[in-house]
Amino acid sequence: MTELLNGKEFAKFHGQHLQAEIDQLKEKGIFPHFCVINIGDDPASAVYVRTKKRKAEKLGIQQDIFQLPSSTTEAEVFALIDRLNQDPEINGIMVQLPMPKHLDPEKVLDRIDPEKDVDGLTSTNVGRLWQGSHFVEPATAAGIIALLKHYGVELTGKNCVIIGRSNIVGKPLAALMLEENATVSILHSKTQNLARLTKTADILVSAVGQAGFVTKDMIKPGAVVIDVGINRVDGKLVGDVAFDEVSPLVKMITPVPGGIGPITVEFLMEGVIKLTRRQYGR
Ligand SMILES: Nc1nc(=O)c2c([nH]1)NC[C@@H]1CN(c3ccc(C(=O)N[C@@H](CCC(=O)O)C(=O)O)cc3)C=[N+]21
Repeated sequence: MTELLNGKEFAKFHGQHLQAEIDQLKEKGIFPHFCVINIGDDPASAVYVRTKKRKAEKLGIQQDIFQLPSSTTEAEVFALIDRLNQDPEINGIMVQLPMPKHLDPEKVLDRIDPEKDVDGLTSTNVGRLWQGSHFVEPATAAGIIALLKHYGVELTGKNCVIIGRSNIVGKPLAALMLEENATVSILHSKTQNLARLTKTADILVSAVGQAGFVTKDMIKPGAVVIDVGINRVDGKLVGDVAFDEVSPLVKMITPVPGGIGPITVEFLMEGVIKLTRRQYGR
């Protein structure tokens, strides 16, 4: 029988621990507070920002959302980030991606103080991640590792295959899986004969952004499949994996929705708490 890796449930479970931590901090007079900067009017970003807002409210984390017009200049974003970096009341900052094309995302992200970098995307924190000295990780990657552990999936010595080499999912997840002693391959749009490699995967992760990308001929029977894709097809939310044909072949699989999405938001909040504790030496 195929087991569903229920992200929504895991996020709820994990949220209880996080809630206890937050309550403890509050008893000590520490009120975690983070800021989301959203530049432009990407419709998907608007949805994610709202999701984060709801989650933060539920946990009692203070949150400010800065909605900036798509015409915002680099100097203006820098000025805002500088102000938040210097504000001792602010424990975490994130800039929603994608940002308008005239802005250089690496440069904007790098303006964030690494100590307040909730997404773990500043060059300092990316360096720390690959070095093994990290204290905050990109949320999706951290959440996937925690989900696998929660469901008792061993990573040591396993073949992990990740499709997608983005800075926010593929690359950081590879670093974390390597740290868990897995053998990791990163596949991408230029990879030749993808299926030959995906068929070796004990754990297959798809972060492509294309509905129906992962088909049954790409799967090793009994594999664990993690679907990071968020695609809208006829108004419906679907992942990258052709779920109906793939799920009968595998040991475990994440659904979309209710899989990695809710876990990402949960682990962003964990990032805020980790940074808050660190800033107060707790
Ligand atoms: N700086 C930055 N950090 C991010 O973490 C970040 C980002 N930019 N840009 C976009 C991606 C995407 N992302 C998601 C968050 C929640 C759901 C989520 O909750 N999804 C629900 C469904 C929500 C719905 O119905 O639309 C689910 O899968 O069940 C999905 C995707 C965070 N991202």
